[in-house]
Amino acid sequence: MATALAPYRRPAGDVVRDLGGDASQGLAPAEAAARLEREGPNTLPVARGRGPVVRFLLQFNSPLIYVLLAAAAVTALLGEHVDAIVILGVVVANAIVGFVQESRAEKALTALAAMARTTAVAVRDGVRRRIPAADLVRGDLVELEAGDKVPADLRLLRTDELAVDESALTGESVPVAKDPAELPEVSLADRTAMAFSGTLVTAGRAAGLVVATGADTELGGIDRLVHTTATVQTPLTRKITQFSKVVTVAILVLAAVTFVIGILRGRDATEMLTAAVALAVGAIPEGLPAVVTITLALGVARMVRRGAIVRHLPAVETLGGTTVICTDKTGTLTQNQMTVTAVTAGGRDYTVTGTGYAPDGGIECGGRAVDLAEHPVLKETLLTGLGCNDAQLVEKDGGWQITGDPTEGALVTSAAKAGLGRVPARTATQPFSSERRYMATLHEDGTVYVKGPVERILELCDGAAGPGGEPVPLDRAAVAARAESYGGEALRVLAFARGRAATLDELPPLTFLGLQAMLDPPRPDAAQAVRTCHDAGIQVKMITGDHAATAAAIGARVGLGGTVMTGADLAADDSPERIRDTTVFARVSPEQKLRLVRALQSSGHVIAMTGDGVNDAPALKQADIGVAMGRTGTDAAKESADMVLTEDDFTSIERAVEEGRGVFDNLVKFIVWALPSNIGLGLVLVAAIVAGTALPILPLQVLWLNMTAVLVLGLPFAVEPKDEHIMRRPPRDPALPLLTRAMTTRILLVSAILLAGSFGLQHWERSHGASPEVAQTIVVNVFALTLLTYMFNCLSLDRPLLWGGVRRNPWVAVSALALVAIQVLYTYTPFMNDVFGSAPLDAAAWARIAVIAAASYLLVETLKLVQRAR
Ligand SMILES: Nc1ncnc2c1ncn2[C@@H]1O[C@H](COP(=O)(O)OP(=O)(O)OP(=O)(O)O)[C@@H](O)[C@H]1O
Repeated sequence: MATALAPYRRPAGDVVRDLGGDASQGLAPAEAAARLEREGPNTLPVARGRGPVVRFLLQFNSPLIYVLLAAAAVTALLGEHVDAIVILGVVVANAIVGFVQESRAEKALTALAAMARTTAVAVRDGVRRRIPAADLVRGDLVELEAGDKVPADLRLLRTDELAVDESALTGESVPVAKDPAELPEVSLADRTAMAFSGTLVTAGRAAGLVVATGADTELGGIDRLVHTTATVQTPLTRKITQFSKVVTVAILVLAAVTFVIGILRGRDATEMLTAAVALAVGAIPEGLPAVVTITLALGVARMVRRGAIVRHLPAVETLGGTTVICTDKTGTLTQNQMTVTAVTAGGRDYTVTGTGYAPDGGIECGGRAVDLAEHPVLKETLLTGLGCNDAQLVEKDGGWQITGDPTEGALVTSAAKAGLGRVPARTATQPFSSERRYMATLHEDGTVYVKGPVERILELCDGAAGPGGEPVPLDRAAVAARAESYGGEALRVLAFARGRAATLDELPPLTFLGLQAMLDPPRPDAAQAVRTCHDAGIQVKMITGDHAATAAAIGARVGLGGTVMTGADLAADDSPERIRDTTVFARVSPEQKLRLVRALQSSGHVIAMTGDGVNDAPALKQADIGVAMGRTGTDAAKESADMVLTEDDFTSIERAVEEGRGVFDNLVKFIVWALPSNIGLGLVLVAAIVAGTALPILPLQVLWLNMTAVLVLGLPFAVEPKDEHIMRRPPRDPALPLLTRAMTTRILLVSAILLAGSFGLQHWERSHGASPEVAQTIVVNVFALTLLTYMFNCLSLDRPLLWGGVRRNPWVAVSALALVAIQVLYTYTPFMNDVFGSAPLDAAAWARIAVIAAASYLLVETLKLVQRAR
């Protein structure tokens, strides 16, 4: 229905009525489905990616293709029509390969974008449900809380200290307070009764009615298109593309110079042109950028299978270089399955039996079940836990589950075990936040229930309840000591207090009631993952908001023993040395997290840091790898993170680092393997011109090598498994270049072997009466077979690998056999002889080629041995 006034200028009730909504029950699911059908999904128009035809044509937009096209033109002009056609065929084949690789990389990344879509909590028929934000329709009742991304334009109906960061919309990053009661006059900027799509809730909570979705939202209005087509650029691919460009230009210049020198020395122009073309085609490392991209994308796909969604491709590279992982405790190292096991109330200690969220079990004192009537403070403590609580206990599929915060869920269960299920209706709430550090609720009988960390609650109390409920002086030291001893048993402690007030505007002086201590067992595989990180030279630090004693005890159980610092300690001394030597940080505020990251980075570390709250966003952004929790993390944290964990599990981080190292290894292996063929081909041609001999290899034959040997033998590197000792060596030094000195030496050695072997052998054969065709075929086969043995050299960067390499990656054998077969066809079939000018070889020639290839393998292994010994 068209309305005269914008929704933020009209009373909430009218808006609800106009949209056919319901302020408490929400829409009926059937109605929502019908509207979704009618109005379309709540998504912004996506910037359409390039169509396949355009993407295919773009493959021709590369220096290599220009060179090849020029080569085809030149050969055609020289009357070599078969050659020209073959070159054009190669051009098309090359474009197809590029197109397929690019599509694969993009598909992997688009799938990731889809996984990162946001969800929203909608109330339909009175039931709260988390649904994909895309399914929201006008009239839907939506609930927001701190950390959420606002999923559509909402007319707010109820708010509770709501503040929203509207920078996505306005560029202004100071959070704006929101209040539905205020009906602003005319100013458009002052729309306090609205929450706009794409903005982030920084504090409080709210409920609102969807008034606009998708392109009709303010965000859609300012025409900001979402670009889901991910870019496949990373610092590394950029560096390599840059490198390829420089090399291309250098080779073209070299080719031109060679041509001119040849002419000046009186050589035939056609032959020199051919040489220049061969040089350009052979020496340009055209395949590198594509292989790097596809290797990264494959790595991303593997990480997803292991529970880590990488949001930015560069993270794959950075991950492998991680030197410190800063992880939080709850849910990451522990299971986030809370069970209250002990209560202290009115100065007495109680134990709670039963496990999990099921309300089966009871409360005992001195081994006997208690009667609540005789333990009034225990009852009050449990009631406070139940009242000051937003979690719900639900029975589902025969088991008990909670909705909401597990800490609060545990309190519902402990109350239920004592037979408590109801408190007077709540009239106001101050939600728990990391600034306030307590939660308070006001109930209709005038009671204020408060819960929070012990230190904070003690600050708010001026007295305590004695065993019979009578007022007694508060013994802070005794309470703190009790909390400390629970902490020592790895229990998480919450303190409870009570007061009376008419409103929550100001907290009244409180009476201390007691403590509840809950068990959150470490994840079974956390200790192993921590050990793996330590073996890999990666420091693990726990950063938690929990009590120091609890943090230390959990830390000890997962292998993070060592120095503990609290937020207060940090405030007194945050020197980088002190931070470096500390493994557990407790009672740390989000701002301190940011300072920790900076301090560690200043000592040269590469930091992966986890976070889940709204306030963690700055630290996640600052960290080299920000890691957000997929299950419990807020949208705010996910938006700032480089990686999102699907299972919130520390092991996933360790595995992602491992994958990152593997991807990096494979890239380096491929580059170390691929470069000598380019350098070798360039050197052979230059040598021939300098020596003034006939061309040892023709452009078409160079193309043949590039299309077969390089492609076929390069394939296994993309799927190479990780070295099994990959997590037993120290992290890569971020300051080191991609190729170390040792690798460069290896590349040069093999280039020299290729030059000496191919040029020398063909020269020798020629002087023993071989035809130019036979000599050229020998050169091609020296390259093919030496690249084959060199592939085995490159399967491991530092150890010899022969059959072991085949066993762990069968593609190695497939590629090797395929290459031999292809070369046999190339050498013996009349068709190939016609097209490529190859010629059959005798057994003696093969033997000499094999000796060169084998010698190359042995020389490289010897060099590796020497380099390792150093
Ligand atoms: N819902 C809540 N209401 C009141 N107090 C809470 C609530 N949740 C946690 N606390 C208290 O605040 C302290 C810190 O909690 P916080 O959630 O910041 O840390 P955490 O989840 O243990 O930390 P991390 O996940 O970083 O390991 C807890 O030790 C507990 O005492």
